[in-house]
Amino acid sequence: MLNWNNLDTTRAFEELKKAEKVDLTKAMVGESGGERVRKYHVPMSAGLDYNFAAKNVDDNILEKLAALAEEQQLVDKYESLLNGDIINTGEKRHVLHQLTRGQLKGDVIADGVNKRAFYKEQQDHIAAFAKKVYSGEISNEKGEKFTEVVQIGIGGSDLGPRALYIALENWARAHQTLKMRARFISNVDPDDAAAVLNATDLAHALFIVVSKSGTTLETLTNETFVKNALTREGLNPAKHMLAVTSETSPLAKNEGYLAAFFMDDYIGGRYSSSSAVGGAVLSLAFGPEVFAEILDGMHEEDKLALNRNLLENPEMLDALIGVYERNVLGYQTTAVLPYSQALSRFPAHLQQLDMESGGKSVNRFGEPADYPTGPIIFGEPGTNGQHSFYQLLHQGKNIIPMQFVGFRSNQTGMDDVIEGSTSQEKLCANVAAQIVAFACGRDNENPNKRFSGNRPSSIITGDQLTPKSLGALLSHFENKVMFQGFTWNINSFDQEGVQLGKVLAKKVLAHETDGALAEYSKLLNV
Ligand SMILES: O=P(O)(O)OC[C@H]1O[C@H](O)[C@H](O)[C@@H](O)[C@@H]1O
Repeated sequence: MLNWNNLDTTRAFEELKKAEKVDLTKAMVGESGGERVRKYHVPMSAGLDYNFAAKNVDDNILEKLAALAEEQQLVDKYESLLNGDIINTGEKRHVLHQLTRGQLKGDVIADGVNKRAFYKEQQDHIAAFAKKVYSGEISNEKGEKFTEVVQIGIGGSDLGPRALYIALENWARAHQTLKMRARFISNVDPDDAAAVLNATDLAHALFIVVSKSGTTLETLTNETFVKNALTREGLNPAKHMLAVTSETSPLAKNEGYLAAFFMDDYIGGRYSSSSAVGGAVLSLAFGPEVFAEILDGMHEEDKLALNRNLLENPEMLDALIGVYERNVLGYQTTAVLPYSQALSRFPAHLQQLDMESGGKSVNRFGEPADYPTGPIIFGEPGTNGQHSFYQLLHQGKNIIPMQFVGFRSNQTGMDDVIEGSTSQEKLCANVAAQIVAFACGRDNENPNKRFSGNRPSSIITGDQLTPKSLGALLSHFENKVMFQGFTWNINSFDQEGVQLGKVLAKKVLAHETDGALAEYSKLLNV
């Protein structure tokens, strides 16, 4: 039997609050700092490694975090999720996204269907479809091959797939496996769709309408927007459009598609990149084999997350250090800072993943959770961020824990030695320097030039951002967020907080407003 207890009722949390704090300005200097970097790391899959030397932890705090993991039964709860228990209490649903990349426990049967078999079948359908597109068996009305793909979707039906596509576009080019260029339309701002359509060769483009619910205003509007543009060009939309949705959604009943691929209600939008939501666009763009490698990386990392030893479970450790920062040290924000231009949209994806999952004020039974839960997430790739908001990270009044990501090699192989070092070396030198500058700080008689230090960060390192390491990275964060939710005893798998605004927007469009809503509507001419 699992205990679902609030964090502030646990003994381990009390112990953690009492434990002596670690001051990085002492711990990270000199040889003891070097020793921490060598000691405080956990291997991940796909050659990645999670290093937490520059976090405010030591053996004593790690021991207490391990006790918290046990008391909150984090791995047992993960196993229960994998076994198909109803973990999403708010919506009374299973949580099955890990099953899209492999099966770690017994068969999960839901609505009379073996869910692993269902997800695999969808992947196979997508792979078969992609091969027909490449061969020209599926072509446009003139019998010409499709060369581009455009995804229409928003939130989880956009951010993850888009972040993954951008992450691998240059890698795929360098490996001659960029089969079709992909673009994305998400915003209901007509200028978003217009910009993408203007840059797209419509006659040779496939459009994938992606909506789990099949009811999202932005996506349905953009679908019609695109259909109108195709019709104006004399093209038949039904010969250019695919759908990815759940079998019960209104989109599933629509005839106007070349093909439809399915996911279901047991996969939250922000966890859906490994389902058909990401599978269709990524398989078409890079080939199904590349998508399968992403899934492999995810599955390997999902497996690591089952390890009961905290120091061998990078997801659980990252999660609990985050809880320590949020609930003991009182830090409100986490910055995600990949030193990789390819990961430029990864922070945006993690914002949805983390903030829709952790942004809760009640526990999984709807009772108050009287302690801070999910942090504010933001981020940009380095080194760009260094020339923008790092000033506040170094000297501002808020301490913002940081999550760096860095790779030893770049993706394209194109690099030059300039002034004694390559660009990749300059990139890597900067991330190393930042970690130490944040942790150790620097004294100066001029207060304006003083760095107080003790600003914690971790780094995930790897050889190169490949489909497999990208998959491992994504699964790391998905599972980190899940473990944090278990620790806080919240439901990480619903998002009721997005509903109210949608309801009011409908009222505005139906002209059923009064008071402030009426005045704002006037102000915006709607
Ligand atoms: O895939 P859809 O059903 O169109 O949903 C798209 C998005 O919209 C909602 O507002 C939710 O906040 C997101 O979690 C979801 O990913």
